[in-house]
Amino acid sequence: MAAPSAIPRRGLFIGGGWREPSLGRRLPVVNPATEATIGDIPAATAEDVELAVSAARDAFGRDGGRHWSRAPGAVRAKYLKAIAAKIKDKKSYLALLETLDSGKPLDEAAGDMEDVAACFEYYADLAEALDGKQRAPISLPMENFESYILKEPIGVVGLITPWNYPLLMATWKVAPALAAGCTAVLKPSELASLTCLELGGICAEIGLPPGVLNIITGLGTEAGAPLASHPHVDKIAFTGSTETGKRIMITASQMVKPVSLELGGKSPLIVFDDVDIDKAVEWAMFGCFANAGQVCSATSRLLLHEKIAKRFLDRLVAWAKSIKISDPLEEGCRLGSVVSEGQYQKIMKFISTARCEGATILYGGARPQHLKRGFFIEPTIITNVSTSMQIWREEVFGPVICVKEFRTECEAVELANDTHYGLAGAVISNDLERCERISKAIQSGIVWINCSQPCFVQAPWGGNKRSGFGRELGQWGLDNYLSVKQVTKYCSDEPYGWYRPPSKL
Ligand SMILES: NC(=O)c1ccc[n+]([C@@H]2O[C@H](COP(=O)([O-])OP(=O)(O)OC[C@H]3O[C@@H](n4cnc5c(N)ncnc54)[C@H](O)[C@@H]3O)[C@@H](O)[C@H]2O)c1
Ligand SMILES: C[N+](C)(C)CC=O
Repeated sequence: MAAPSAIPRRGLFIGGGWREPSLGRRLPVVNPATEATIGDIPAATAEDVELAVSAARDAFGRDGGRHWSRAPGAVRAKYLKAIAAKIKDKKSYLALLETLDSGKPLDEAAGDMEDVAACFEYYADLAEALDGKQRAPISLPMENFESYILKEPIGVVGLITPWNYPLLMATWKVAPALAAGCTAVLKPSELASLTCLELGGICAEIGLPPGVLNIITGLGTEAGAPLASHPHVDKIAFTGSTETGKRIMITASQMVKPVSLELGGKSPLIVFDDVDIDKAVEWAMFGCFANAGQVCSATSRLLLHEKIAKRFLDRLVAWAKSIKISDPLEEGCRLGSVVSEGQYQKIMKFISTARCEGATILYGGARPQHLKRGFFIEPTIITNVSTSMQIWREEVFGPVICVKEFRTECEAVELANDTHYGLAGAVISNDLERCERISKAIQSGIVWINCSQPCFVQAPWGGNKRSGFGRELGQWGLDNYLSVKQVTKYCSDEPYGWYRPPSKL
């Protein structure tokens, strides 16, 4: 597909319209596959955050909430469905923008856009179903009381998102937040904001009430931090690195503001000796090389049963050699560039530290020779790894897998859990009872059996330990944006009778 001649020049999307950033500053957009500057995005600062939060507050309370926050779920569902339909109409264009902005293969970006549309549709259905779940009765042990539950939108929510799946990660928050009746300020990553700004255009096209969704682009410190600390933001939903997550949590704690945190990972993939090796190799590749390994749940620690380790690694290298690494717009590309020069340098540093610490770079570890420009890194397989090495312990967020062997199931589980993170884990074996045992033993929010990475909007997503807390997607994703209120009624005609009535004398 040909690149568009110009990237749309957008402002900040606030109160249903476009605004130039208060300080008039913009940030360059660099295509990481060519290193060319292809456009720019607005750089919001605290002044713009103020405007966006105020627009969201107005929209939340407008006309007593009749048109949004207290409207029937079916009303909000109609808007969410309209957004989904527009995403589908513009799928090719949005996928192209995502690829130009992030370096991911066009096929992957197209798949992401399908997931975006599906996510809006899914939460449209949950918005419709929400009304039927109101006033759910609570059974009480005293018959003179009745109690029921109201589920109410939390209020104005700040949504701060990363660059690896720019529009998809934003949608995981925007769709349920709007379905719940919240109004929102979205702050996407400064490294890839183009498609999130296009979402603003779509909201305007479908006539979403002004201020229901506001989109401000800019740096984390200049736009994200004032959003997280804003006293009129009722909740922060954050996806990003563990370091930034810690900062957000500290800021939010000052106002006892609820947060949900989807953070990093260093997930294990355990492969036993009873498997079809080529099938397992393909999942290992998908688990760590899809999206150039820039996946929070990447299974970047590969644990191989010692009996198959050599054969498995031979096949893994053979498969890795056959991956098409190219400009991500080229047909059949399966490994594009990483997102930025900064990310490229960071990944290369991980590889050189691994080498210095005594690990073996079995395959890859360099820029592909046929690509002279762009932030491309070969799929990289690292062996002779010890559990104290940086490459074993820290999230690389690049196409780099490190490998260790194990002898027993117990040893495999111990190695799998040898991490501060707890986002995901995977096991491949033909022994399904063993897989069930291991899925219970792995300390993480997600476990895959005989695969790695498939992700469905219906199923909960989120981590344990330093991978964060709270769950997105499914009903759990909606609950993130709902506050549960108990309403309890005294329903006896008799006085309560705890105090003696005063004397009538
Ligand atoms: N658990 C998940 O579901 C999930 C999904 C995708 C990505 N991630 C994680 O995201 C990370 C990669 O994304 P990234 O590099 O964009 O992360 P990041 O933490 O650098 O940035 C994430 C977002 O936070 C903003 N930000 C930065 N500093 C801030 C501050 N002080 N206050 C408020 N906002 C601030 C950034 O501008 C960006 O929008 C990886 O660690 C990855 O594992 C997790
Ligand atoms: C689940 N996924 C892969 C879409 C997002 C994690 O980075």
